[in-house]
Amino acid sequence: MNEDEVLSEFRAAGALLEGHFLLSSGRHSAHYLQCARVLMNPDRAGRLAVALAAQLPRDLRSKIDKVVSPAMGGIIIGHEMGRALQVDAIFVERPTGTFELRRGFDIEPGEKVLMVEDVVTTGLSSREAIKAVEDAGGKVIGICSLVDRSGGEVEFEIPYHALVSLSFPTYAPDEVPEELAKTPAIKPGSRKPA
Ligand SMILES: O=P(O)(O)OC[C@H]1O[C@H](OP(=O)(O)OP(=O)(O)O)[C@H](O)[C@@H]1O
Ligand SMILES: O=C(O)c1cc(=O)[nH]c(=O)[nH]1
Ligand SMILES: [Mg+2]
Repeated sequence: MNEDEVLSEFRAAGALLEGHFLLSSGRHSAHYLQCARVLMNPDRAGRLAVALAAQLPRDLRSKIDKVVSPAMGGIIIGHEMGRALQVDAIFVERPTGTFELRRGFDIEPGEKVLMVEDVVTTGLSSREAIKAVEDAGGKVIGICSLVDRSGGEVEFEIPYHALVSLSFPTYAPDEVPEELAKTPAIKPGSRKPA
């Protein structure tokens, strides 16, 4: 699947939104990729996961013991990546604000984890989820997401792969362009406001 084909799937699903959005990181944007709309179709979710798994280098794929994804956005794609890679897929969630393993999910000491996100903007959520995995004794050996919306700018110390890379501007709260600031910001994600 090439980037144009992936973008067509997003367009067909009505997942490319324009407006004024408050992102998970606290930054603002005039664009939002609502991955949940893309992933609501199980066939499409499965197809995208197979394509994402195919992008991972063979030596990385063969080492993965478990997929971990940050709730909410990471859950569906994480589950489909578990299916594509034939490993268990669990998730971390943050009912009190910090990612933790719940629901009887666990990680064996030294277990090798692939962190799976729906979208990466600043990488903040991935870093927080990696910390939760490491605190539980796991080792994150790879990160992947359907979309890298930093356009390749995001930096991780762990190898990172995305199915599609897009560059949409984001703004700090005190840098929001006047035109954008005229519309009240919508916050689609589940992170609690700081
Ligand atoms: O790279 P970042 O700057 O962290 O942004 C990307 C994160 O933002 C979204 O999650 P959000 O916290 O909005 O909650 P959700 O997963 O419930 O949608 C998305 O699912 C990623 O986890
Ligand atoms: O940074 C975010 O919070 C974010 C951006 C985006 O385009 N889509 C999304 O689900 N989250
Ligand atoms: Mg998320």
